[in-house]
Parts: sequence; C-alpha cells; structure tokens
Amino acid sequence: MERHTTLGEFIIQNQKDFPYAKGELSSLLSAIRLAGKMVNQEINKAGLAEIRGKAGQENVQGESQAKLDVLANDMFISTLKDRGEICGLASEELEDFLVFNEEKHKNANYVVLIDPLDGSSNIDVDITVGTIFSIYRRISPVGTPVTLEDFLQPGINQVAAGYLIYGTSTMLVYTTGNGTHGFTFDPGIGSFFLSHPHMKHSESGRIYSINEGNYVHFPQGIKKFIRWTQELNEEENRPFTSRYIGSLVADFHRNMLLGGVYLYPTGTTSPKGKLRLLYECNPMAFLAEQAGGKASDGYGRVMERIPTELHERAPFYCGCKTEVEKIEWFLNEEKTN
Ligand SMILES: O=P(O)(O)OC[C@H]1O[C@](O)(COP(=O)(O)O)[C@@H](O)[C@@H]1O
Ligand SMILES: [Mg+2]
Ligand SMILES: [Mg+2]
Repeated sequence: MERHTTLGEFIIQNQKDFPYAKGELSSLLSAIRLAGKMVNQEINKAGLAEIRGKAGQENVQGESQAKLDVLANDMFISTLKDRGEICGLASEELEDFLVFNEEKHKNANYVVLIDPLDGSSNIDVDITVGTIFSIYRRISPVGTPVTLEDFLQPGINQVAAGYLIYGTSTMLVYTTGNGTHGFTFDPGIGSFFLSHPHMKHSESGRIYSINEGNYVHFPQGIKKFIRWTQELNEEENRPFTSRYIGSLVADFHRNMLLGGVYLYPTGTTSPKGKLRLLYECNPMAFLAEQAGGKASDGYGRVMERIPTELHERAPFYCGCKTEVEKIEWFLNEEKTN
C-alpha cells in the first residue's frame, strides 16, 4: 500500500469538521499518538526489560496491577499533562480523577479517560494488548478545577475515542464522529500512516468472542445465543466460529475487520459485568457505531447509559448489528418469560 497520509496530516485535514476548532483536539490527539509510541516501544522489548510481571500492588478494581499497567499509566499521564489541552484525566488504574490546573491548563476544554493497558492478563505471554482512550468537552466552567460531573457524561457526549493495538503491527484507530479510521505504525519512519480509512463492520458476521469458561454463570439469554451460534444453518452462516483473545481491543479489532460480535455479560460472579463503562465500553461503542456496528448493554445503546460512578461496570455486547440485535432479542425474551 502506498503510504500517503500520516496521522498528523489526517488530524489537521479533519480539523475543519469542527466549526469551533482551535486546534486543541488536534494537538491532544497528537499527544496521545506520542504516548502511544512510547508505550509501544516498552511493550516491544518487554521480554528483555524488567517490566514483566506484577507491580506488587492492587488497583481500584481490586486487580493486581502489572508493571506495564503502571508504566503505561504514568507515560500517558505525564505526556498529556505536559500539554495544555486537557484540564483533567481519569484512568482505570487510578481511584480518583486527576485535576490539572497549572497555568497552561487554565483554558483547557477537554478531559480524557484512559484504559492505559487493556488485556493485562496477556502481557507476560506476548499476546496482543492495547490502550483505550475517550475524550469529552468539559461541562464545568473553563478556568475552574474539573469536577466529577465532567467525567460522568454519557458516551453520546464523546468528541473523540480510540485505541492503540500493540500486535503483529501497531495501529491507532480513532473516531471524532466522522467515521472510524485506522493508522499503521511504520517503526522505520516512526510515523503512523492511514492504512484503514472508513473501517466498516459488516451487517452480520460469523465470529463470536466470549469467555465460555464462565458459561455456567451466564444469563439464560446468553446461553441461548451461544447455542444459536452453534446450530447448523448454512443460510445464516451458522455455526459461527469462536475466537477469544482475552484483550478487548484485540477481539474488537478482529471482529470489526472480519465480522463478529464480542460479549462480556453479567454473571453470577460479576453481577454488573466486568468491563468499565467509561474506560472500555463507551469508547469502543463510539468506534463501533461510527463503523456501522452496534454496542449494547443487552437492553439498549450502552452510550446512553448515565454513569454514576467513575469505575462502574456494565454488560457489553458489541459488533455486527444483526448479532447484537439477536443477543438483545434473547435477553428480552428471557426477561418477558
Ligand atoms: O479474563 P476475562 O474474564 O475473560 O476478561 C478478559 C477481558 O478483561 C479485560 O482484560 C479487561 O481489561 P484490562 O486488562 O484493562 O483490565 C479485557 O481486555 C478482556 O476482554
Ligand atoms: Mg481494559
Ligand atoms: Mg487496563
């Protein structure tokens, strides 16, 4: 593929989509690109450097943090704080949100929410992991310290969202509400190049991604959906094939490219689901919808949920429209019976 457009050029070219643009969002996206390159470099040499294994402490989710969770978190925070475009940041790895109110942050309009390292259980075994980001305009007055309300906005208020995927190649995929676009990193040149413009989910697919090890804990509706995918029906491309990497970013990316659906239901062990609404569900939902897919909590658009806590979890079903609607149908059928 001829390399034409770098991510930097694409960001500037698309600034015109925002009538009130002053370049803040563009330079914020550039800061995320830079932090992504730094984390990518660390991940690529993880096996050689002392950055494998556990950090020896737990995060607010009650999970024992990997050293790379902490390193990626620090790299994104220091890079974004250095710039003046954001006035606050919330991270999956931090209990509370950070308020940036140095002089350079005084007129900042944006807050960022990050999952600095997604797929942590795969780090030490060299399987694809990622970083997820979500950007909102603040709702509190500019010039005042950010508040919790600035972060507890419904996903439909996002101005941008995206992920970095650190896999066979490193990519940055993002949306600002004008389609979902993918950029591949060329380590020789040190730049991201537009490789996947206007990424699209197919209307229906034949891949399902779920941790079936939790089957006994799943709601009846999800058990029925899984059995439905495994029935013989050539007309409807069934049986589906099962693919589960255990990194949301990687499963989402594959399903967007090949046609599939990702599921993380509630369960008797996780009554609210596992994934974090603000750091994982909402940004991936924005990307999926901008690619013609669908993202649901089983009963409606996950992006219409009104968050009440920074670290709240939600059931998440995301991918090709036909399959997400089938999942909603089975769950609603269970509800009415
Ligand atoms: O091991 P499980 O329960 O299947 O969960 C895997 C899911 O949890 C996650 O690892 C959660 O994300 P983090 O790694 O950021 O905590 C997702 O990436 C993945 O889809
Ligand atoms: Mg995650
Ligand atoms: Mg994480």
